[in-house]
Amino acid sequence: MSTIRYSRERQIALSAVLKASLLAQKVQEQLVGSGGVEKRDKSPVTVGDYTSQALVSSLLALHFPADRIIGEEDSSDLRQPSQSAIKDQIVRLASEAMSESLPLEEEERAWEGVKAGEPKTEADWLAAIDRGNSEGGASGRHWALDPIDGTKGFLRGGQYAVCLGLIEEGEVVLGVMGCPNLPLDPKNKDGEKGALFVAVKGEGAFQRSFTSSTLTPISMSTLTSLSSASFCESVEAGHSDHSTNARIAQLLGITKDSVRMDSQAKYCSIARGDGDIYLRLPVSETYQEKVWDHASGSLLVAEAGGVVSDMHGKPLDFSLGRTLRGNKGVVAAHKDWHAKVIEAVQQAVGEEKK
Ligand SMILES: Nc1ncnc2c1ncn2[C@@H]1O[C@H](COP(=O)(O)OS(=O)(=O)O)[C@@H](OP(=O)(O)O)[C@H]1O
Ligand SMILES: [Mg+2]
Ligand SMILES: [Mg+2]
Ligand SMILES: [Mg+2]
Repeated sequence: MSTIRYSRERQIALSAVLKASLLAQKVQEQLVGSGGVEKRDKSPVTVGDYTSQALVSSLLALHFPADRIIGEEDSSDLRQPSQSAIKDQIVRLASEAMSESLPLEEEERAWEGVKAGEPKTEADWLAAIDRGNSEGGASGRHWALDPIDGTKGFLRGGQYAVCLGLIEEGEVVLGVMGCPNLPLDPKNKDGEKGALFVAVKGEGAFQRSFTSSTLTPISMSTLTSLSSASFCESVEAGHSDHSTNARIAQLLGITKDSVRMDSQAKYCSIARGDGDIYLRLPVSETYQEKVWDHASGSLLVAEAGGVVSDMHGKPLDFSLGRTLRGNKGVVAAHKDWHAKVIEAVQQAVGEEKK
């Protein structure tokens, strides 16, 4: 019998993402319609993002103390005197999440050690958030953590995802994502919501619900022609270029409307065949994509039969630090069609330069 590589990491990552997803679900009910807090880069952050990062980081520190974490958030803004109400909320929410049990015994057991030495004070929780300060790089093990990806979607009641990937020697080897608002069955949009996605390099891609450990294999759609494909793109026009996407669709003969969806749920959707192509073409010359926005999602798609590259067809390089500074944009599609999509991307971008 073959054993699954990274089985312990996979189990702990699933427990961590599940607890953070349930927390985020609860917080979203209270926050929808509010604006969150603006970070220095003008993007929003909420108590949900901070609390999720504190929880996941605490579990990783317990089980893999030697591993580093590249987390999106840090506590510097929270340490301002004006943020004391938010700090109190984070401590309350994190403590509540610790006292709530997960549906599955095995997953709950992973948290027992954290509970025993539970971070109690505000300082403990802020320190947990700040363990996400790794600079990443080509050597050793780094967990890429996006505690809530698609914060704008989270705030408008749309899609968002808790994303955790393990990068070993610069390569993503494990990816887990929790999408609390994604229907478990894409054909039944009003059915059960909440899907967990998991992939280990070389072992395939899987989906499960929040309440059962049964894993269902998923794979990308096998298209008979690109003209029947559908695109997934960001909701935010500031994060990916919608107009170039429209030209690429035209070049490929695609007539279906693109599906706009927040967060790495786009990777999850195409990995299970609910959409075919993910395009994220840069809007700004200087923006560098962040490793936590792509680590888990890109492995999931690769393991589901896809190829993920930048807009020039170059593989995403996770070994360069906290950003994908060696790449521009992201293009993901089934391995049989990816090269054709890149050709169209290059043509569309070339036309714009003329
Ligand atoms: N200018 C620019 N270009 C590209 N990407 C950017 C940019 N600014 C922000 N971000 C990152 O986008 C992440 C959200 O992903 P999406 O664009 O897929 O979702 S959404 O439509 O914005 O909801 C979002 O992740 P979260 O901050 O975790 O929500 C950001 O890391
Ligand atoms: Mg953010
Ligand atoms: Mg993100
Ligand atoms: Mg985020």
